[in-house]
Amino acid sequence: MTDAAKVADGADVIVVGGGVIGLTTAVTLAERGLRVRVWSRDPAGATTSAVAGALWWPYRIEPAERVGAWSLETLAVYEELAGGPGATGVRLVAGVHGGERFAALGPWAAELKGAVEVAEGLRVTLPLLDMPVHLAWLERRLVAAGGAVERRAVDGFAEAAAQAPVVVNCTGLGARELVPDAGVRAVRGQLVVVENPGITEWFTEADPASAATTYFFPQPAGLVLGGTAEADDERREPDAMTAREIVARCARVRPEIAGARVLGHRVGLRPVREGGVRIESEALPGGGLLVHNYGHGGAGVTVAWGCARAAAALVG
Ligand SMILES: Cc1cc2nc3c(=O)[nH]c(=O)nc-3n(C[C@H](O)[C@H](O)[C@H](O)COP(=O)(O)OP(=O)(O)OC[C@H]3O[C@@H](n4cnc5c(N)ncnc54)[C@H](O)[C@@H]3O)c2cc1C
Repeated sequence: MTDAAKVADGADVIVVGGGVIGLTTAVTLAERGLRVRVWSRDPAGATTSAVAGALWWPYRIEPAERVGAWSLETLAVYEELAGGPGATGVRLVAGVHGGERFAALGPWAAELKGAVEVAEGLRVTLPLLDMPVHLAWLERRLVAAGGAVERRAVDGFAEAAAQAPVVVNCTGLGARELVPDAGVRAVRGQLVVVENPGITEWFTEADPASAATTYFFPQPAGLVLGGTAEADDERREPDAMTAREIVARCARVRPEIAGARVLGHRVGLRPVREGGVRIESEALPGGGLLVHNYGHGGAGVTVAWGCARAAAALVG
């Protein structure tokens, strides 16, 4: 290979992981002028990120002292994307967080424009993302900035470090084995997609007595019903009984959901990390730099841009 060809094929950064965290981080770095390649074991549509509902809301994510700022930074980006042209998959949709009160939330909640307490809970307009569309849009934006996505599984970071001076680890649950990090655990979530019987607003409600949350999100491809949060359960197949319970819980809030035709089921494993999201850098044995950005639990979509910028700041 000639030196010129090496430069053409070369990368300043290899981002391992092509879910919402990896792609958002890659876009951020590429738009700063770096040559970025994403290595992802799975196509974007087969990641946990593609399973997400996906409403902007800090849920099952730590550390609290950083999540508020990351979330608000991301909110501003999504508000802009929702108003802009192109198929970004981001819309602003009104809804109610049942039983929620400002007093129970962090200081970040004071920044939510137009949020009001009503009898049922907190009423607010928030970004709702159609994830398969949004992930495809992120990939196109990366390519437009000169980056590339490759299907490639790794069993460590040395291979990537041999090809770029900086490696960014956005492998979600995969970080458990790759880093390795025993603090990363799977929290399973199951959803049901039904034909929308005419519901235009989203709704969520936590059940304090269990890990179950009742929610429904109107997406273009159907009404997404949820959900579950089952720690250390790594079954990737939908459970029929759980699906029936999800439909029944949602139908208690909106009876018309009971008869809606089921279009499909989704299961994903949230990458929850003890101590919260890890954004940190370390030197690799050969002199390269490894930047971590993983462990986003139940709110990777909610914090994606804030975390991408924090990780990019460590790249230099
Ligand atoms: C049911 C459910 C509902 C959710 N709802 C919401 C919501 O409403 N709002 C919200 O903000 N969040 C939500 N989440 C959480 C959100 O989906 C996650 O926090 C987010 O997807 C994590 O993104 P990620 O990019 O870190 O991980 P992933 O999407 O899992 O991506 C990891 C990437 O790393 C790659 N990878 C892993 N190991 C390797 C390897 N060895 N070699 C190469 N590549 C590798 C994978 O192929 C993949 O590309 C939900 C999650 C679930 C399961």
